[in-house]
Amino acid sequence: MTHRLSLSTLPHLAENVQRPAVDPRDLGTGLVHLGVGAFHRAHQAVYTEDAMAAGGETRWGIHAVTQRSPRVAEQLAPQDGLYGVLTKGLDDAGSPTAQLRIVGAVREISFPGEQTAAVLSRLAHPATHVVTLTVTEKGYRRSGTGLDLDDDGVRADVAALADELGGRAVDRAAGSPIGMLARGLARRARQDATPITVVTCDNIVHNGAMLTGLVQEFLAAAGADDVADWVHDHVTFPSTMVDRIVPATTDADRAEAEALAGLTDAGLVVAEPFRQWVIEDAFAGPRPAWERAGATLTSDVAPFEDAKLRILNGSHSYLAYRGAVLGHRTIAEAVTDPVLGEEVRAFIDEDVIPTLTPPPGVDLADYRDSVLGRFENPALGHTTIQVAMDGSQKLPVRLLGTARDRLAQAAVPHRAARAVAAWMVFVARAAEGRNGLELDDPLAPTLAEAAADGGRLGERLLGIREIFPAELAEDDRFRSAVLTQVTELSD
Ligand SMILES: NC(=O)c1ccc[n+]([C@@H]2O[C@H](COP(=O)([O-])OP(=O)(O)OC[C@H]3O[C@@H](n4cnc5c(N)ncnc54)[C@H](O)[C@@H]3O)[C@@H](O)[C@H]2O)c1
Ligand SMILES: O=P(O)(O)OC[C@@H](O)[C@@H](O)[C@H](O)[C@H](O)CO
Repeated sequence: MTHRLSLSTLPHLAENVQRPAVDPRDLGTGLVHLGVGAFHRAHQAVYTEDAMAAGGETRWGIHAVTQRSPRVAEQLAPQDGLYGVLTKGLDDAGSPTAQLRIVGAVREISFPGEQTAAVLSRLAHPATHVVTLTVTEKGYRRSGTGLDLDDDGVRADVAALADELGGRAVDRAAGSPIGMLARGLARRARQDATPITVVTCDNIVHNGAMLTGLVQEFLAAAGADDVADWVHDHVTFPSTMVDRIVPATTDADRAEAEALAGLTDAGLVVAEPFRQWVIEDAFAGPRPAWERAGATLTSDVAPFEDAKLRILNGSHSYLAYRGAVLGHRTIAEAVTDPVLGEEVRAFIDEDVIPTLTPPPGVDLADYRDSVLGRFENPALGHTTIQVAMDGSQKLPVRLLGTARDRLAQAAVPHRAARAVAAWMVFVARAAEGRNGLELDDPLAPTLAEAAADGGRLGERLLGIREIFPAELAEDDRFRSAVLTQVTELSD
């Protein structure tokens, strides 16, 4: 029988597998992460471990918090927080390569449904200096440009904080990431009150400013004016650009890693070799020396963020929607389809790059080539369906800013309109369950209702204001370009 990865079985790990860069037993907890999905384990946790190793520090062990389900806690807790990152790339001859490293930076793990009290204590603890988040676009529970105060989880958290501030001690399970964070900050304000930094690592435009706004809206709704003032003065929310392609782990990946390690690993994640992290240098207190692990600290993240969200994520979504409808299972298959490959390149060249300011030292044509080259990695198996999910949340971030900026330049964004139309055709096919496609989106009922009006698919979807702001949807140039493309792609 193969043993499971844990601190006690670590000595049995196969020789050619990289051990944790720091001894997990030596680590204190200094960082709380909300939303411990695949991406955090392959990105921020790796940077944090490498930063500790480079700087000889031990205080940045991670308290990782799952969100809606205890699944990741159940995977990691029996393994003492240890898990593998299986890096899949290609060598110079184009043959697949796979390298496995074990990460030991995650030292505690909680599921809010049962351990909200432990998370709130950690958020308030004086040794905690940084909070990071990856809760997906929809996890922020936004409605329009602000917090959705009608969301059940947010409402329950607002009530819980109001009760707590009124002296009615409550440890009710957190119902939303913003509620969890704001309740933790409120407790910190009343206890030790040392400053803290909150770093959102989700693919959202101006993510730091977005998160500050949501936290302040939450505190206003709970009548927590003193806490709001404290947060304003003691908490910073740097913006970040995060990049590493991390697909959902499959059973085949786990079997491959087990063969390499000689141990089973339920918490395994898979990633490409490339990784990048650009962080606004606006910390309220101590932080891991992430720059020693390759991160870039800068005063202005915006050019990096715009280039990444519009070139990489915009093309990813383009390939996902067009590719899924054309029967391509993976992004690698879609980008190497000669027609789609050309289309996505033209989208970047004609519509995206003209809207961007190159980040310092970056040539945008080189960046485009490196992104498209990364998509071609067949070993990753990143499915078009995974990238296609939650389109209602992703379109504004990845495609609509490009369209808006092209219109402001007096240009008709035909290529961006085609990408939006590709999403619309995908929605129609997925709503009908054609070709095995499914509509996985928080707005699925609204989208399916619009799609049921087959002859007016484009008009109906453009009418959804949570996705398309009026000034864009009612711009005749954009509208007509999208409707033309919907007709073309529906054939
Ligand atoms: N995977 C990547 O390649 C990648 C790369 C860059 C950035 N990101 C960012 O990280 C995010 C997470 O990616 P992942 O690969 O870890 O996904 P994942 O599905 O493995 O994990 C998602 C996490 O978000 C939580 N979550 C999802 N919906 C939620 C909701 N409605 N409310 C509260 N929590 C919710 C989940 O519980 C889980 O903890 C992405 O959405 C993106 O913003 C991912
Ligand atoms: O993770 P999602 O679902 O928000 O988006 C899917 C991908 O486009 C995305 O995760 C990219 O792989 C990532 O942004 C690369 O850094």
